Amino acid sequence: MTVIKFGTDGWRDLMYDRFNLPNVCRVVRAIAKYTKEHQGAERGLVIGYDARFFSDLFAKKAAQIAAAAGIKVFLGSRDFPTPVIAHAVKQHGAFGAMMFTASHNPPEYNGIKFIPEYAGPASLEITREIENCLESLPESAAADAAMGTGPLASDPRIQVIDPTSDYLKQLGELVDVQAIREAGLRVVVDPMFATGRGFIPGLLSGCPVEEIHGWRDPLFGGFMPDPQDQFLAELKAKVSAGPHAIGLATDGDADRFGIIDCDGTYLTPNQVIPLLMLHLIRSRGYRGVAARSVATTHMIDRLGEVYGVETIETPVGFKYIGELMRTRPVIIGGEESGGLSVRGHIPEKDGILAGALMAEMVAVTRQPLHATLRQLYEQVGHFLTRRLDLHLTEEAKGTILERCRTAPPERIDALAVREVRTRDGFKFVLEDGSWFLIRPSGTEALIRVYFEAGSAQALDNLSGSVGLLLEQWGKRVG
Ligand SMILES: O=P(O)(O)OC[C@H]1O[C@H](O)[C@H](O)[C@@H](O)[C@@H]1O
Repeated sequence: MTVIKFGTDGWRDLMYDRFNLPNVCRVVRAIAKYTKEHQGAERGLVIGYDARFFSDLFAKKAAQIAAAAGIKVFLGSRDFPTPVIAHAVKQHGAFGAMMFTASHNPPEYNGIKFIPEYAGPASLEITREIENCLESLPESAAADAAMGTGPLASDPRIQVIDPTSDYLKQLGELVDVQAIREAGLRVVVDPMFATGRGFIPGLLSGCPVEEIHGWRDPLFGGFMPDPQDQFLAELKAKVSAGPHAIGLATDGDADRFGIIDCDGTYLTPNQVIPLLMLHLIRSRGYRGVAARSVATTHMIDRLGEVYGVETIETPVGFKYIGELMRTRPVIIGGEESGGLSVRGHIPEKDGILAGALMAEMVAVTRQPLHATLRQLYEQVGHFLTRRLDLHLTEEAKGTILERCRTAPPERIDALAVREVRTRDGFKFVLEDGSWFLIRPSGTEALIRVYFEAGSAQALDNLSGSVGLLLEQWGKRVG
């Protein structure tokens, strides 16, 4: 029997290999078992899916299995973004949601995220319980797989839902759409051929918004639906050919954002999150807590010091930030991988909200993003970041992590290591405040190395020296 393990955010696998109908049926049955064990059958499960190949068919099969197990089902009427499905959990008072998506992964992947009643990523405890349910299941997957997908509408336990308007209403309460309209902001949106299509134009109706790649293509135009610099060439070209004020991209399930300045420059999430934090502090007068992952810029901490906002560092994974959002007065929580949420919203990252708030910031400040960024740097100093993703063998990964554990560096060039943090990977903070982090990814078969320093030169020196160190450890930085 295939061993299925949940990673940083749910289970993800190759569709032609492990993500097949029998395995999907087993995971669905495990979630159904977990739901019933926690008396969640009456409250029911929302079932959502992204725009990938077969996501809809897997979701319909899941609806059928859950309904047959006596669980009420709210099934999405089309593919919907993860934050929309998460919000629907709250809206319907459901026990949770099953979301079929492999997020920003390439087209050949698919996955399942379980979203509990609090409308954010499942905690480690919940994930473990579901994995335990999975292990204790009998070998009945074949029978499920043979069940067919049948006519769903006739099953009284399955209600087909379109959560769009409720979700857009919620965003309308968080974003000053009127300010964007009044500024006449020209926006280009790139949902990357995926399930985010139509959402930002829907929210910003009445504004001159142009959408590119706004149709479903499960091959994502031949790329990954990942709103990083290298995958946004057309959006950047379109925005800079303008005149446009901003470009907004979302990933495969629209929980991550990509932001393009009016001149076509890509802003990293490490720039976007502090910018939005500043905007929320200034425009809403928010004070409280900022939450960031261990891999995310310390510019957040510095900005927090200026405005009396406490910063809390979490392991990588929005589930940790979501947990803080449920227990502490978090005004913004974000990750360098491109996820954020803000006070008043669900504890789940939301690329649609992030983009709309950035547009609001441009509208309110009446200046391009690079001008606000310059002001931010003047206020808190420069923070430059870089990330390397190292595709290494399991053995090489093990060696690097072992060296971090047993023979950690005491200095990098002239700078002493002031602190080593080991909650997620190995984070080395140097005496001048610069840092680097070495950790295995929980979603991809690679090691990530993150760097931050106060100038371009310092960043080059740091990444060069750490690269040499990794080579000395017998590995090449690829
Ligand atoms: O660095 P990784 O373990 O691959 O995780 C990177 C990202 O993966 C998923 O998208 C999670 O939802 C994020 O919270 C996390 O930041």
